[in-house]
Amino acid sequence: MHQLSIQNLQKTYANGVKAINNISLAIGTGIFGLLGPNGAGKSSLMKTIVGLQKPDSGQITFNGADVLADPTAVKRHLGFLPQDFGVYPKTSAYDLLNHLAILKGVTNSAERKEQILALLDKVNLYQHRKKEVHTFSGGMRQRFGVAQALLGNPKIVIVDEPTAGLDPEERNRFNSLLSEIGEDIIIILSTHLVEDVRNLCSKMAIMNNGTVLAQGNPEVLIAQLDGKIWQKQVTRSELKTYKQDHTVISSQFIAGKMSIRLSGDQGPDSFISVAPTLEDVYFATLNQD
Ligand SMILES: Nc1ncnc2c1ncn2[C@@H]1O[C@H](COP(=O)(O)OP(=O)(O)OP(=O)(O)O)[C@@H](O)[C@H]1O
Repeated sequence: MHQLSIQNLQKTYANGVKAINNISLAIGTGIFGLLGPNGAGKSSLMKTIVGLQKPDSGQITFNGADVLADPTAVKRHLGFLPQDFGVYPKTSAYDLLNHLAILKGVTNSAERKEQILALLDKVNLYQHRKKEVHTFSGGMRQRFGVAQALLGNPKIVIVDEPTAGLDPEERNRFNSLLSEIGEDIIIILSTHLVEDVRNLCSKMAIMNNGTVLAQGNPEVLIAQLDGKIWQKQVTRSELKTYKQDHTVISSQFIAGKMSIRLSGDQGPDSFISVAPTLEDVYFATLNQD
């Protein structure tokens, strides 16, 4: 069991933006979902964890070691899958992994070869190992991304919006790969997709404006809203009225009709009580902010 502990972390950029505002998180083995809208501060938090920038104050420890005092303590155990690599060279999957493995310090060539072939097999790209990476589909690229993140057997893997742009089948395949990996190591999944967090994470945090607004087990957070979510199909003008008098946490079209959800101990007349979802937790939490 690994443990990444973040305590009272603060970071204000030179322009005055407080991107990390007194954040404390305890992250164990498994997939930890970091959920928040654009600009919430997720990337700032990731960058600070991986040592790309220093916080103004606070503490980060990994398995007891002080990460801020000794950034290599976490760096050598870290894998990173960025949102987008940007450049895909005209190099085969195998050769590119080989190159990246050397950069990661896997210097023994026999060990490197064994590790790369095992990883290609794990991410289901073994049969494509001689193909150039720039010819890969979006899903194959993301799985390649996982393979490169796992080079050197990291204990923490950070993945940033990994399923953006994947079709449903590729997304499923990618998510099942993540959940398999998350059995042994820490995966921090930064995303604004509630569905991915619901499917994958046993612990999560909701961030906005540099602050953690809620954290815990998704099921427990959902259960806290039991009996507090109300739904009704409305017209556009009704929506306006309800927005004035109630906490409308979401509105969406279902079969062409607008359906809104409110949170509160009591629903207005004609609303029905519905089972809460993680989406309700997310929107209700952001609304309270
Ligand atoms: N280097 C920087 N200098 C100044 N402000 C920054 C810097 N990096 C980020 N910010 C600001 O800090 C806030 C948090 O940004 P951050 O990128 O951490 O959010 P995010 O949750 O990762 O969003 P996204 O999903 O869009 O990447 C934003 O207001 C952003 O404009």
